[in-house]
Order: sequence, then C-alpha cells, then structure tokens
Amino acid sequence: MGVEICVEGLTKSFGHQVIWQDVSLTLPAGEVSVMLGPSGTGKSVFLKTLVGLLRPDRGSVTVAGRDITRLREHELYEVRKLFGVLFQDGALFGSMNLYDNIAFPLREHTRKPEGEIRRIVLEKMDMVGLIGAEGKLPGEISGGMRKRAGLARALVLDPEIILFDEPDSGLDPVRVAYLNQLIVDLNAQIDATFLIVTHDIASARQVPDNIGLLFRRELVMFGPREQLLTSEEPVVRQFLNGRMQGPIGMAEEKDAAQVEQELAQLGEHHGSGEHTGTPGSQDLPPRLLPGPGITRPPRWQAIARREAEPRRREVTGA
Ligand SMILES: Nc1ncnc2c1ncn2[C@@H]1O[C@H](COP(=O)(O)OP(=O)(O)OP(=O)(O)O)[C@@H](O)[C@H]1O
Repeated sequence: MGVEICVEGLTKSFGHQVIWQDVSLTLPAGEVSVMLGPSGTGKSVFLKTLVGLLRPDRGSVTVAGRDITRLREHELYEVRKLFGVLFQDGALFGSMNLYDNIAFPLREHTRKPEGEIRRIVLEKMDMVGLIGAEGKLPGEISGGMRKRAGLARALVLDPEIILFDEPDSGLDPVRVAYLNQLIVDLNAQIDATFLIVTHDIASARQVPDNIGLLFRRELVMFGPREQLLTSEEPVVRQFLNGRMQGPIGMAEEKDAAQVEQELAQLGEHHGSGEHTGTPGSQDLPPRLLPGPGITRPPRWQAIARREAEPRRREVTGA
C-alpha cells in the first residue's frame, strides 16, 4: 500500500549556491504527487535527495519510519530497495536488450532463479505494454518505448515509492497522454506512492492527487490538486497558466513593481483566455481515472468524493 514520505525543513546547497531551503511536505502513502517549478529550481536535486543520492545540509526525509539523511551507506542500500526510479531517458544499458535491462535489478539485488526472474520480467513488461519487445535494443525503439522499459525496470523489485524524473520529456502529446494513463493505471494496480517531476502543465492538471511548486529557492505551495489549481497565489497561477506576466521571469525573478504592473494589466484584459475569476471558479479538469478493467483500491472512493466536491460548490455557489 505504498509508504508515506515526510520531508521536514530540508535545505540543500552546492557551495554558496542555495538550491532550496526549509522544504517541508508529506507525500501521502499510495497517492500521486507532482512537483513543478521553473527550470533550474532544483526538482531533480529534490528527487535525488529523497532517495539518498544527495545529502541535504539540514532537515529530514522520513521513509517508513527512518530518516534517510542520517543513514550510513549500507543502511541506505536497504531503504533504497523501497524506491523505483524512472530517470529522464529511461537510463537503460545500450548494449543489453530490453529483457536483460529489466531483469538487471533482480539479478543484482536478489537470488531469484531465472524462471522466477522470467515470470516477473514478463509480468512487468505486460503491465507497461511491451510484450513482444524483449529482444529489442534500446537504440532500436522509440523514446516512448524506452520510458516504458525504464518504468518496467523500476517496477521489478515491487517498490513502495516510484520517483519519475520528467517522464514526459521528449514525447509527443499523444505519447504523453498514453503515458499519463499508464501512470494512473499503475498507481491503482500497485498502490505505491508516486512523485512525478514534470514541466507538463496538462499532465499536472489531470494526473496527481497533490501538486507542489518550487520557486525562488522555496516550496511555494504543496497540497491537493484542487487547491493548487484554484489558487490565487500569483506564482502558482502564472506557472499553471503558462504565461509571461507574473513573478517568474525568463532567467530570474522580476522586481515587485514590474510584477504588479503586469498583473494589473492582465486584470484589464478579461476574456483573453486566462482564468481570472474568484477562487474556485477556475477551470478544474477532471482527474484522469484508471482504465476499464482496473480494480481501484479503496482510496479511490475518497478521490471520487473529493472530485465531486468543487463541482458541488460550483453548482450551489457556495
Ligand atoms: N551535483 C551538483 N553539483 C553542483 N550543482 C548542482 C549539482 N546538481 C545540480 N546542481 C545545480 O542545482 C541547480 C538545480 O538543478 P536541477 O537539475 O535539480 O534543476 P531542475 O529544476 O530539475 O531543472 P530542469 O527543470 O531544467 O530539469 C542547477 O543550478 C544545477 O546546476
């Protein structure tokens, strides 16, 4: 049923460069969370810190009751088995076929016999829709298939937590839609805790239970999808609407006077396609549901209730 990750007061710098500071959030067990943020705000550094590949300056990351920032290397090795990580390009070995790539963690970390390994590898390849491609080399398949293969490999040790580093990068919109459906289906099937770093706002709007936003070396907000998508916080709105006007600049943050002027101008241009109404009135797309035939774990009843809530508010005008 996945495990909760509790992050408290986390700060990371490289030399004098503070990447982010005092980040606190809880990734609820079994839920899907998305981390957004402009380029270079340290989203990948955050993922690496969660899995213990980077050590923070301060703060804690509690996974299954253990603060991984304080573990020694051999203890970390054990805790890391709870994680599956999908790196941006799938991080496959170019000289190995997909079967051997996906079998790799099982051969490295377990003493399972080859027959058992075969059963697991084929089961995971089936889950991500790759049956029949066992003998292909990573160089012979599309970027979307490489991501699926990376995902199958992340699944073989039955992780409690899966971290996705920009799973949609380099994919066309149709492939992104398929991948999003696969992520939602997998989450319902294996019920692990998912954290996805992405730039794709459309995915962030539909896929997760929770959304976080990193900006100016801080976690601006982290909370239920509905809360972020209807937030009036200027940074959150600028990012989720993908517009130039607002606190986020091309290279750095803008000065306060400029932001105020831009937002005032934007306020004069209602009807430009931007959602500028009162909190809760913004377009809230429905959450992507698991496909037909996929049994949903009990927590989906709570999701369905939450999904119904804002619409009920809209209808009643509350
Ligand atoms: N090992 C490292 N040593 C020094 N600096 C690093 C290291 N890893 C990352 N950084 C710096 O940390 C900052 C954040 O990098 P990171 O890749 O986490 O950003 P990001 O938000 O994931 O960006 P993008 O969205 O463009 O992928 C960058 O300035 C980067 O140069």
